[in-house]
Amino acid sequence: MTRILSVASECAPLIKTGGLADVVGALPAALTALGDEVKTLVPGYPAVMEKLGKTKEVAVFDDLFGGSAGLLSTKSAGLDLLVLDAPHLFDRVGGPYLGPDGKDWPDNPERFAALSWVAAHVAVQGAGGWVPQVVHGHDWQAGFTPEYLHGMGCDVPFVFTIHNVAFHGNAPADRLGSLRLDPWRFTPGHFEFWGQISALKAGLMGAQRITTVSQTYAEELLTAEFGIGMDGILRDRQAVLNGIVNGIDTDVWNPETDPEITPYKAPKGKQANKDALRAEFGLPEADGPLCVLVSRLTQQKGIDLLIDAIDALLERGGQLALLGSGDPALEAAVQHLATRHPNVAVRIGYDEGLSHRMMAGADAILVPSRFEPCGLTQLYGLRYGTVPLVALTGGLADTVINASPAALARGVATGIQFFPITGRALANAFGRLCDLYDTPKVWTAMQRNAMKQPVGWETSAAAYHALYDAVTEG
Ligand SMILES: Nc1ncnc2c1ncn2[C@@H]1O[C@H](COP(=O)(O)OP(=O)(O)O[C@H]2O[C@H](CO)[C@@H](O)[C@H](O)[C@H]2O)[C@@H](O)[C@H]1O
Repeated sequence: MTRILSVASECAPLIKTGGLADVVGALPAALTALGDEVKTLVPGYPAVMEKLGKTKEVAVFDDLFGGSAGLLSTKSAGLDLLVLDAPHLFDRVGGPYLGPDGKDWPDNPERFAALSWVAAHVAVQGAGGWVPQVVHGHDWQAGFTPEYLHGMGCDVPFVFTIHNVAFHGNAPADRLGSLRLDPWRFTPGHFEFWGQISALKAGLMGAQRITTVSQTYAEELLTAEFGIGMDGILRDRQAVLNGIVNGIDTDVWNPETDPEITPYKAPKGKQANKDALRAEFGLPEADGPLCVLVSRLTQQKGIDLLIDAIDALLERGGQLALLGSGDPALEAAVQHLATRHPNVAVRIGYDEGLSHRMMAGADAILVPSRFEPCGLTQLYGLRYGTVPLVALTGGLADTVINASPAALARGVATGIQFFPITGRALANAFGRLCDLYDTPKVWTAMQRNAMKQPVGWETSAAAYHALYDAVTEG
């Protein structure tokens, strides 16, 4: 049994902008089942504060990076939470990272430094008598934690998980004081990164163990193409880096009990959901596969490749329903696509319920990402018998069994992978998808295989459990 303090900027179902929240929200229950004790430290954004029931204040800070703050202990949605109630940092209209103008909050470095500082404080002082044996930080928002642990003279081990190396959490060098960092440690050996202060680098340099969310991404991170400036550091730290693939919450994502859908046990049960989905998106009947994509709309996600390749799907009678939000240019581009094609429908926004209905009603889920540390929507797809069509990268490479001739002959295929990650290769993959879809026996077998894949947290939670054991033993 290990006591773990998990530190993150998002945690489902309280606050979510992407996959980080799902992992931070679901892993604790899986670890609890193995005997561990997890408390999750999250910022008290308005969306979090309004969901809390009874709370107990377990610490107060007179001056936490420019204002007074409290630490609230509570239980919510099955999670044991420590909520950082710091109104001067988190009580704002807007998202966790962006203001209503769509721009980063200028004090983001300080906001999440405060979160990391409080994590270190809890490691030293405890919270309501509870003292963690390990601090587990997620992404750059928790990156300064080992710096503050060091400053407080605390040797509680720090485990750091990279969900996306593209976000560095950089700040200019003149913020050393406001970030309460030791200027003597502003060196390449600690958190200096090309003249800037980097929260991500601080986490990578200070962690006893580094994990990322798939084995393939752990290998990709060592290359210049995928490491995005951190590859050299990660090569140096390769001995403590490993990939543990994400699971999904198989209670929340369960086609037999999902309250958003007409429940089903077998692929044929999808038809009612498909009819409903077409009606919801205003799509006509069609002969080809109904494909969906649910995603943040960013360069990472290969939306432009999809736009380039979509004709190959539409020409075969296929359809696309897309749900997403993000980059305004990409939002406009997909909306434009929908106005040109009656078989393309788009919803701009964030809608959890709709994402469930899409997963249940679709034939295929598309994930054409340029890089994808793990990816969750292909896992939802597998669970719902919705065949994933994915780029061959990161966790998409590790979780989908491509319908190669060999895999089809052995009856083990669960999806389709394409490589290189180009519009042309995606267009070819749409051709393969339509061929398979037109062969109902093979298609149904793939759907059945998909639904049998172990996509829950069991195996990966055991890997984290073993890792916590290893760092606390010495
Ligand atoms: N408009 C919308 N409406 C409803 N739901 C939406 C939505 N847009 C996105 N989502 C949901 O947000 C989550 C996105 O998770 P992903 O893993 O696909 O990517 P993300 O890049 O955010 O996560 C990063 O962290 C995770 C977790 O480690 C890694 O899997 C991933 O590779 C990495 O890039 C999914 O649950 C998806 O359904």
